[in-house]
Amino acid sequence: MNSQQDKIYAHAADQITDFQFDQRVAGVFNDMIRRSVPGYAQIINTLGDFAHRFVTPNSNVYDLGSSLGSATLSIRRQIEGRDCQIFAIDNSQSMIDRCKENLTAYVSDTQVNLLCADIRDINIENASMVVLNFTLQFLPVNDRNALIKRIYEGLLPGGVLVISEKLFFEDTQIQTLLDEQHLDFKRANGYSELEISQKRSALENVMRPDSLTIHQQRLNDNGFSHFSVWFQCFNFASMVAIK
Ligand SMILES: Nc1ncnc2c1ncn2[C@@H]1O[C@H](C[S@+](CC[C@H]([NH3+])C(=O)[O-])CC(=O)[O-])[C@@H](O)[C@H]1O
Ligand SMILES: O=C(O)C(=O)Cc1ccccc1
Repeated sequence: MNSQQDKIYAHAADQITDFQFDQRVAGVFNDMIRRSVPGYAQIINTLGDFAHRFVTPNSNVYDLGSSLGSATLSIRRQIEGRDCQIFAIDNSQSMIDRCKENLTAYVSDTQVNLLCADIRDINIENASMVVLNFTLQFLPVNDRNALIKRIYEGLLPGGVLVISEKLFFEDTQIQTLLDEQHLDFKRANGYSELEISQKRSALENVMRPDSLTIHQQRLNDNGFSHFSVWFQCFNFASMVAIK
């Protein structure tokens, strides 16, 4: 998947505006997410493995906040011949446009319905797998429970929900430690102090990480029978919940 190098925050801006998934971000997103999220490539690969294990014939798969389609592509490769449909949904038209190009670059017999829509508005039904790969953290805090509830209702028994997120830690010493480790990861990937601090300001109002306790409680409250963190690197984790 092609991507320009992310230099969005490389020059000092007079004013930092809220982070948006616009055309500029879509153009560098592959580079941005790989250099910013520890474990991203492994999570994408494992989503394919989970799909192979959980996706049942004639069911639906939902990739909510699909961006450039990395999760959808990984899943699609693993479910050929099962007569499934994937619904890849994002409310950024720039992401959708680029995602379409990425999806058509490979041949597949699995139908992908790529929709520019708000994930709070879509119908979820007959699902054997739902993915929220670093998307829930961008939803207003008060809208998160209703989405998890609709996902639970749309999942088939035994269906899986995978949620990957940046986590917040109540323990301030741990929060500081893991946040610093994440910043070191970004530095090691070539981001300058200016890039790191300007992006941090841009994300402040739009990305609100929950604690692991909140995630687990919300999944439990909505009926999920099984829950575990299956991956964690610093303050980034991926969780699995089974209906
Ligand atoms: N309410 C919403 N409705 C629809 N889309 C939304 C909404 N809010 C945000 N988005 C979309 O969710 C995506 C979040 S990125 C996901 C990475 C991808 N999953 C990946 O596996 O590469 C994560 C990140 O950048 O850290 C963006 O494309 C938004 O436009
Ligand atoms: O870059 C960061 O600091 C992050 O927390 C992750 C991220 C990755 C891509 C877009 C927005 C946030």
